[in-house]
This record gives sequence, structure tokens and C-alpha cells, in this order.
Amino acid sequence: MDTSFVNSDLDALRNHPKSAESDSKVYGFPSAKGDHVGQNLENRNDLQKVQPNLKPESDSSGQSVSPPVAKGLENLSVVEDAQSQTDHGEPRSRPTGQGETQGADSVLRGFLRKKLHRSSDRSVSSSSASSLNYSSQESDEVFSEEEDKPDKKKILRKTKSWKTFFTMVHWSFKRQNSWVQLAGHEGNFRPSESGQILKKFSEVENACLVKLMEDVLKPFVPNYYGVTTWGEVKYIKMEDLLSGLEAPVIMDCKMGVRTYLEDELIKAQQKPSLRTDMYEKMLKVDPSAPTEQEHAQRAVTKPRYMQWRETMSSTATLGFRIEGVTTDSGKVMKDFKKTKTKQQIIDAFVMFTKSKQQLLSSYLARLLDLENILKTSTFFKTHEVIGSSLLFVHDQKGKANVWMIDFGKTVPIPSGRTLCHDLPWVEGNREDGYLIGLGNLIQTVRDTLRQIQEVAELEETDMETVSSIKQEMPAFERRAAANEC
Ligand SMILES: Nc1ncnc2c1ncn2[C@@H]1O[C@H](COP(=O)(O)OP(=O)(O)OP(=O)(O)O)[C@@H](O)[C@H]1O
Ligand SMILES: O=P(O)(O)O[C@@H]1[C@H](O)[C@H](O)[C@@H](OP(=O)(O)O)[C@H](OP(=O)(O)O)[C@H]1O
Repeated sequence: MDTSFVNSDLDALRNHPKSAESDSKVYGFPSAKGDHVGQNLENRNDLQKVQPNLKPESDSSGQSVSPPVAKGLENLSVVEDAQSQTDHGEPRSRPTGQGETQGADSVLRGFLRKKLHRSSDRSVSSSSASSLNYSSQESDEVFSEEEDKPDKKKILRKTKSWKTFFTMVHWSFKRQNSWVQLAGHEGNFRPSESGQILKKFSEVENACLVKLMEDVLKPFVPNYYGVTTWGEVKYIKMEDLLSGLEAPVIMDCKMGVRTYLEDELIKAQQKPSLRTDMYEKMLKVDPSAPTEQEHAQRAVTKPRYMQWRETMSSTATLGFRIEGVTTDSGKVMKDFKKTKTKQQIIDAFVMFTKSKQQLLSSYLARLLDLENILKTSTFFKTHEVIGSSLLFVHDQKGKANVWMIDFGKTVPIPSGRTLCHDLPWVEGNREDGYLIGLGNLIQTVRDTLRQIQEVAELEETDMETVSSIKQEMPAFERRAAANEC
């Protein structure tokens, strides 16, 4: 594309009296308003991250399809790149004389071209995904109902026994329920009766859930229904937080500045055991991360790996990190190991909520409630909360909620002592930084909302400029024809 032409279009539009007046709003970006890293929209790339719309939409065959016309521009005909080539495919030079009238036309065209590019895709795009360091290799389709329909029919026809039939009903129920395990150890969960799930029994987690049912935090945790066995294996029965939701979309954020227990650290110091699997996971993310000795032994200790994970992600700096996100198309995104900056997390929230302010406001309200209740909770004061997550859940009807899950490494502290949860950790004080993380998470949701509002305002200004240009077009064309602009 002849970019010099587009640039001169932009210059001409800038010189237009109306656009000159609002130039900074249309082409510039809001000035710095906050003081934390990555908060401001300092350049167009940042804007495009907040409103991820750079990628043209694709049809199912992967072909590019025309972007939808932006609101307010429907009546203006736009010829994509009509100026850049002649009918014979030769580059078109900038017209002069009578062409200046065309120049006025191209001013608008150039503006519209930009506008359309910015408005063509409001949904999740690779631009935002890449800014999150998300790798598609780690995504799975989990509830793509459509692709399974023909198979289900075929299988039904062939069903011979009631046993198979009941298995299928159970499977179909599971699918309808769209249950998905976003993070955590594989094989830890199994489906249960409606509205419940089974998680592999752990003494520590079970004790927590029993206590939590009597604590002020009860409305923030899944209901606990006791212990059961399946075959030889013992499970905790708990509320399925996705039950009854229509195609739920979820995000798992692991809370705290530390993800290993002090006891784990002590054990590892006394009797270090080497983990090859963790060395390999480390290598995959950053081949230069292991030390020479670790390369030589092709293994690392668990605390070493866990600490490295904390510093690669936002755990060490912000006190929480994203473990995984699903989208409403059924994609599971799990590779957030290098999602570290506040802006990357804002981008993830933009993608997760599809910029819906109402969802973000609901999440914000729930997080603020949680923050208040945590400060009054006896359970919270008396437990070191490590590796626990906040599960964000919303559905297509706009229902949104946040839940505390995973108490497998939440342990009571010695009696008589309490924790603050907002102090830095030093070995021995057992502080977990849960409230540091929650405070930063709340601020991040606020910042996401603010950035989305700023983009909406910017778009409104764009629309006003376009409609004022449309009104002034006749006069503008006359002036252009008379070589006055
Ligand atoms: N009560 C629940 N309702 C619905 N989904 C749940 C529930 N509990 C857990 N999940 C799903 O399972 C995932 C893993 O949960 P959890 O963190 O409890 O597992 P884990 O194996 O103990 O994890 P980790 O390895 O981090 O200790 C969550 O991200 C969520 O997707
Ligand atoms: O997310 P990653 O990079 O895959 O790393 C895992 C993650 O930190 C889990 O929280 C941890 O389980 P715990 O929290 O239960 O310790 C697990 O340790 P494990 O392999 O020893 O289970 C790690 O492998």
C-alpha cells in the first residue's frame, strides 16, 4: 500500500478546521493520568491492545472477510485502497489539479480506512493474545458442541445397550454443563450428580472447607457436601460453580506473593530433591533460566522452580497471577507463565470480558465485598493461604461472580498467632501477601474499566468528527475544487 499517500491524507485531514480543533482527541491519546506501570494509553499500539481490533475477521475457511462498517459510516462508500493502484495494477501517483477534489475525497477515505481498521474486530484478536504472551499451542477446544453433533447422532443409532446409553446421557449432561478444569493437577476432578463435583481428597483442603462452612467467608467458597469414595479413591464433594450457567467463561487467578508453603521450603532445604519435570518446564519457557549446575544435573528443586515461576509472572510483584482463561468460543488458554506487567493483565481482562463494562463492574463489586469480609474472617486471620485461587465466572446472560477455590495448601498457623496478609514475606513470618494481591487485582479491574471507558469516549469523538465532516463536505469540496485547501 502506498503509505505516503495515507500519511498525506492524514495531514490534510489534520489541516481541516474541524479536525484541527479535535486533532489531539482523534489522533492523539489521553495524557498520563495515573502513576503505575502500563496504565496509560501512550501510543496507538496501546490503544489497539485495549481495543484489540487490528486483525481482519476471518471466515471459517480462514479467508479474510470485509470488516463491518463502523457505526455512523454506513452511508459513505469506501473503496479499500482504491487510490493505491491503477486498474492496470500500477502504483497511482498523487493527483493534482482537478485531482485535488479527489484529494478531498481521499482525505475522508484515508480517515475512514483508518476508522474501519480500528472498528473491524471488537472480539478477541491475536494482537491481544500475543501481548499476553499467550501461545496457541497450549489451547484446547473444550466445549465445541457443534463439532460433536453428527458423532452423537451416529453413536445413538448404534447404541445397543442401556449401559452405553446411560453413559452417553451422563456425558451429554457433562457437555451441556460445560464443566472445564482450567488449572491444577490433571485427574484431580470427576463429575458428580447435578450441581456438584468431586475433587480428590486432601486432609488439608477438607479441614479448610469444614471450617469455611462456619465462617463469614462461606458465601465466597463452593458449598461443601462431605466426603465420598469412587472405587478405591476418596473425594471431597463440593458445589460445581459452573452449574446452571450458559456457556460459562472463566478465569483462574492464583493469589499471594508466594506459592509454596514455608514447610515445603524447610523440607527442601533439609533434604533437597531434584525435579527433572520442573527443569524441563523451565527450559520450555526460558532456556537461559537454569544455572550451569542445573543444566548439568538436568533438574531443579521445587522451591527453585516455584520461585522462578513467581518472578517470571506477576506473583512476586503484584501478589497474584493468571493461571488460565477460557473464552466463550470454548478455547482454553493456559500459557500465562510470562504474563507479568499490569498492562498485560489488563489486556487479559479486556479479552476475558470482551470489554463489557457491566461484567467488570460486577467483578469489581464482588472483589470489594470479598476484601471487606476477609478483614473480618477468623479463618483468614488464622491460616497461611498458599496457592489458593480466585475463580472468575460469567455467562452469556451477564451473570458474573468470583469464588475462592483450592485450599490444598491453606494451613492453620500456630495457635495464638494471626496473620495480616498484607505484609511482605520474610522466612518465618508466614505472611502470604493475599491482601496485597487482592488490592492489586482490584486496582487492575478498575484500570481495565477506565481504559475501556477512555476508548469508548475516543470513539465517540471520532464519530462526532466524521459527522461534522459529512456536514461540511459540500463546502469542503468546493474549497478543494477551487484549490483552497
Ligand atoms: N468448585 C468448583 N466448581 C467449578 N470448577 C472448579 C471448582 N473447583 C475447581 N474448579 C476448576 O478446576 C480448576 C483447578 O482447581 P483447583 O485449583 O482446586 O485444583 P488443584 O488441582 O488443587 O490445583 P493446584 O494444582 O493449583 O493445587 C480451576 O481452575 C477450575 O477451573
Ligand atoms: O504451574 P506449573 O508451572 O505447571 O507448576 C505447578 C504449579 O506451581 C502447582 O501449583 C504446583 O502444585 P502445588 O501447588 O500443589 O505444589 C506444581 O507442583 P507439583 O508438580 O509438585 O505438584 C507445579 O508443578
